[in-house]
Amino acid sequence: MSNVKTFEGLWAELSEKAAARPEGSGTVLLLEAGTHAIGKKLVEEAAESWMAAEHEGPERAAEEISQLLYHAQVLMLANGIALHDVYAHL
Ligand SMILES: N=c1c2ncn([C@@H]3O[C@H](COP(=O)(O)OP(=O)(O)OP(=O)(O)O)[C@@H](O)[C@H]3O)c2ncn1[C@@H]1O[C@H](COP(=O)(O)O)[C@@H](O)[C@H]1O
Repeated sequence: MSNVKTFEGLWAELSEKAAARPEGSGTVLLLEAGTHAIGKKLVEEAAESWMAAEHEGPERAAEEISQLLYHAQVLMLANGIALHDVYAHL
């Protein structure tokens, strides 16, 4: 299961994309769209996570939650928030 992505692994990958800005990266496009656009996606994925958990079962909920976590990380990157800034509040 070495190719299973983790929260920290995704963070490292997205940090690299944010720095290198490769063409064809959806993350780069989202960062360029800015905090307002990222925030709307975050809220959308939160709602979809809730609906999936309530009506569609744990597998669909897990899929939506992965997208929620992805968008939370992009919002952090767009605003200069590091993992340790968040972990300090856990
Ligand atoms: N984990 C994710 C991830 N989760 C969600 N998303 C984005 O969030 C969207 C999900 O939104 P929706 O549920 O609304 O689905 P959709 O209707 O198809 O999307 P939209 O039409 O709203 O864009 C997906 O289409 C992706 O654009 C993600 N995009 C990228 N990643 C990972 O991030 C890394 C970097 O990706 P790139 O920046 O694209 O190279 C890679 O490891 C990817 O696997």
